[in-house]
Amino acid sequence: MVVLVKPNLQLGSKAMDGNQHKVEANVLLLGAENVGKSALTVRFLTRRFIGEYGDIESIYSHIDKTDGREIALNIWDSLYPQSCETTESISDKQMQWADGVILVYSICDRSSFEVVRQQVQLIRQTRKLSASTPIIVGNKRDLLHQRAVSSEEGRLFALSADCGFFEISAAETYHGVLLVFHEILDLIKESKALKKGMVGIKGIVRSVSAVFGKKRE
Ligand SMILES: Nc1nc2c(ncn2[C@@H]2O[C@H](COP(=O)(O)OP(=O)(O)OP(=O)(O)O)[C@@H](O)[C@H]2O)c(=O)[nH]1
Repeated sequence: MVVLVKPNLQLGSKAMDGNQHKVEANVLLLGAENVGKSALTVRFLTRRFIGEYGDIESIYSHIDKTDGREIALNIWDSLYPQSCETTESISDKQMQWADGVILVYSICDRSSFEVVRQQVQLIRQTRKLSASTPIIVGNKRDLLHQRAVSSEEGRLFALSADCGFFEISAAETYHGVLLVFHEILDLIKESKALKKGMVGIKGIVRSVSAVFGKKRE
C-alpha cells in the first residue's frame, strides 16, 4: 500500500503509526526538473511507467519487506526550486529529514548533471546531512542517441565524490530502479547500525582495514 502525503504535513514525523520499533527510512530524491524523479518513484512503488507525472511535490509512504523485515519507507519526490539564485536548491528541512539521498540527472541533459554536481557539493560543504552515502543516478538510458553525459564521466564523478552510482532507464525497466532503492536502503540500514554501535561484518572488516591501513602508513 502506498500513502501519499503533502511534505509540509508530515515533516519531522519520523515514527509512523506509533510503532517505535519499526525500521524507518526517509529517502529524498534530488535533481533538476524533468530528469525523472517522479518516474523513478512511481516505478519503484507501482512497477509502472505512466509517462506524465505533473509537478506536484510529494512524500510517499510505503512498507517494504527486505530479508523478512518490514521497513517503513518514506520517499520525498522534491521539486527543483524555480529560482536557485535566491534559494538554495536543498532546504535545511530536507537535509534534516533525509536518511538517504538519491540525486538524479538525465544522461541527455548536461545541465542536469551540473545540478547534481552542485547539489553533491552543497551536501558535502555544509555537512548538514546526517544521512548515509548519497547515490547518483543517470536516468533515461534508453535515449542513447541523445546522450550528453558519458557513463564514464558519471561514474568517475560519483567515485570522486564518494557516492554510489547507477545508470538506468525508469521508462524501460523496473529492475534498475529496484536496485537503486535497495542499495539506498542497505546504506541507510548500515549507517543507522553504525550510529547505534551495531556494526555488522562489513563494518568490522572496514574497521580492521582502517587499523591495518594506518599501521602501514
Ligand atoms: N525516455 C525516457 N523518458 C523518461 C524516463 N524517465 C522519465 N522520463 C520522462 O521525462 C519526463 C519527466 O519525468 P518526471 O518523472 O516528471 O521528472 P521529474 O524530475 O519528476 O520532473 P519535475 O516534476 O519537473 O521535477 C516525463 O515526460 C517522463 O515520461 C526514462 O527513463 N526514459
